[in-house]
Amino acid sequence: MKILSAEQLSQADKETIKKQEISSEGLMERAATLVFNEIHKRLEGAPIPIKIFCGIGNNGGDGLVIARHLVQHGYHVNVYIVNYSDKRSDDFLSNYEKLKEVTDDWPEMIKNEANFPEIRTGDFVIDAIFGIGLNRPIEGWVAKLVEHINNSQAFTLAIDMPSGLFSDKAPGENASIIEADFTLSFQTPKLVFFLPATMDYVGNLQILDIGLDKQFLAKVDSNYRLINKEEAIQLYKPRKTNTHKGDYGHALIIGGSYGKIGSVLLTATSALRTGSGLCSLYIPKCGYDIVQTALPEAMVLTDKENHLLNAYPNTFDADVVCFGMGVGTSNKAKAALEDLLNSVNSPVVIDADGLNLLAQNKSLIDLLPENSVLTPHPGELQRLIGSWKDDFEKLELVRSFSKKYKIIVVVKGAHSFIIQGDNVYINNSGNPGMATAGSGDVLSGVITSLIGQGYDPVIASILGVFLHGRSGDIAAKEMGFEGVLAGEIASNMGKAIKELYT
Ligand SMILES: NC(=O)C1=CN([C@@H]2O[C@H](COP(=O)(O)OP(=O)(O)OC[C@H]3O[C@@H](n4cnc5c(N)ncnc54)[C@H](O)[C@@H]3O)[C@@H](O)[C@H]2O)[C@H](O)CC1
Ligand SMILES: [K+]
Repeated sequence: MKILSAEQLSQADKETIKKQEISSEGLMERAATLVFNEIHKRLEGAPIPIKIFCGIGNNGGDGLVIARHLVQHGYHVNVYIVNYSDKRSDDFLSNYEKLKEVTDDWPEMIKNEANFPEIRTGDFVIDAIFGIGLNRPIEGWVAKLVEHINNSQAFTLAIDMPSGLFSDKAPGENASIIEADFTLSFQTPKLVFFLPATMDYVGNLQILDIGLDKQFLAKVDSNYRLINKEEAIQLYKPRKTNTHKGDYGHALIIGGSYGKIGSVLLTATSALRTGSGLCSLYIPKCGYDIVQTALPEAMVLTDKENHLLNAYPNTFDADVVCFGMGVGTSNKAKAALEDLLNSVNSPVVIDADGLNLLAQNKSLIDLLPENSVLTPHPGELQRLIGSWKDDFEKLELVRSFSKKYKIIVVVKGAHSFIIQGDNVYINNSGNPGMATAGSGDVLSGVITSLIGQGYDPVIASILGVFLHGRSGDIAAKEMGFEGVLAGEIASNMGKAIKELYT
């Protein structure tokens, strides 16, 4: 699904009004009615006190439409106009009049702190103060109102966006932002919903298709895409019936050191579970028995060193190589990575200590074959590209890093970002149970396996991250978030793949 900017959404709005011969007020009625339907479906007429805070722009207009429908369905509604300026939008004004027609309880004006209503824990708050039109941080008494709502602990539903968030830029330090429990957003998700510093304000997210012009949405250009099952299934290549293991690639996993053989084992298990035809490991001698016993399906080559890797078996003919998990950052490990990068011509996957070695020896980055995949978590990323002031600067830094070295960067997080040049793919599968030791090793195995099976590295990264998340979701369903082990993310991979097409 494309992620659009506020400007693109306003454009879509205008195109729709023109093409569908609908008024802007009609579009607001359509959008806000969908919100009402969602609320009504869940509350089923319950006599909960509903407090709707409406700004004076079109987000506030949405709030007034929702209020009218709720009143007409017998809900207990109080409407508050957050009167932050005199410039009321036309659609706000007409819906203000329409609301007055259905109730004698006129909206209350909030013009300063003295007008704040009491909000109780059991209240249902609707935030319709600002939407995509926010163009500067919320200040003064309106900021205090946001704090008042946040302090109330009442369930809060944000319309289109939690007020205080900009759709396409960072909110800045100490910004006042509604901490929503649920956000119902119109037509497309907004980029800030997925960034680490702002995602928590959104709560649960649901996108409502408000019927904006399909043609416009299809042709509008966006560098940002959200990856759900609908996108992932299109990337998947089903297996043929008439086939053999040679069709699915030979993956070579290089890593491990004394005490960290488990990491490479997880990566290899995950590669095999993702469908690699063959999988070999190159590890220090101390891991030989462990791997052969735990994973008889894999082949094992050992370094001449006992506890650390010191070389790369450059006569080895693999379809894809993955390097780094558990390898450490010793000079010996550096020599092994250097050896590898001087020998390979096709894309490699580098993770964990492999990334730390690249960060410590920046000249090695130049040796990465085009379209290689790096899978850093935020700490590893910072070591590679330096620090950033906010998530948007981070995205810019990763983009230029990716362009400079012609590589793909998978920035791991609650929503992992797959970045290739200007294109950013945002993963929408997975759960907090996946924040566990070895989870990253499993991800490297999935991506490596898919590259070995002939997927283009960027596709392998997008699909791999999605499948990794789904597999984690399947594991968490059975084990609970706390109980998930990384090995279970690997072992459920077959189910995650099957689920794509069933
Ligand atoms: N395009 C769609 O998909 C539809 C959107 N709808 C809703 O409309 C809002 C956007 O409405 P808009 O009037 O453009 O902006 P806001 O209501 O978010 O803001 C109003 C107004 O406030 C001024 N302003 C901005 N920042 C501040 C500030 N910090 N302090 C004071 N005043 C500020 C500025 O002039 C804004 O224009 C969208 O989110 C949807 O909820 C439609 O209903 C359906 C179609
Ligand atoms: K809002």
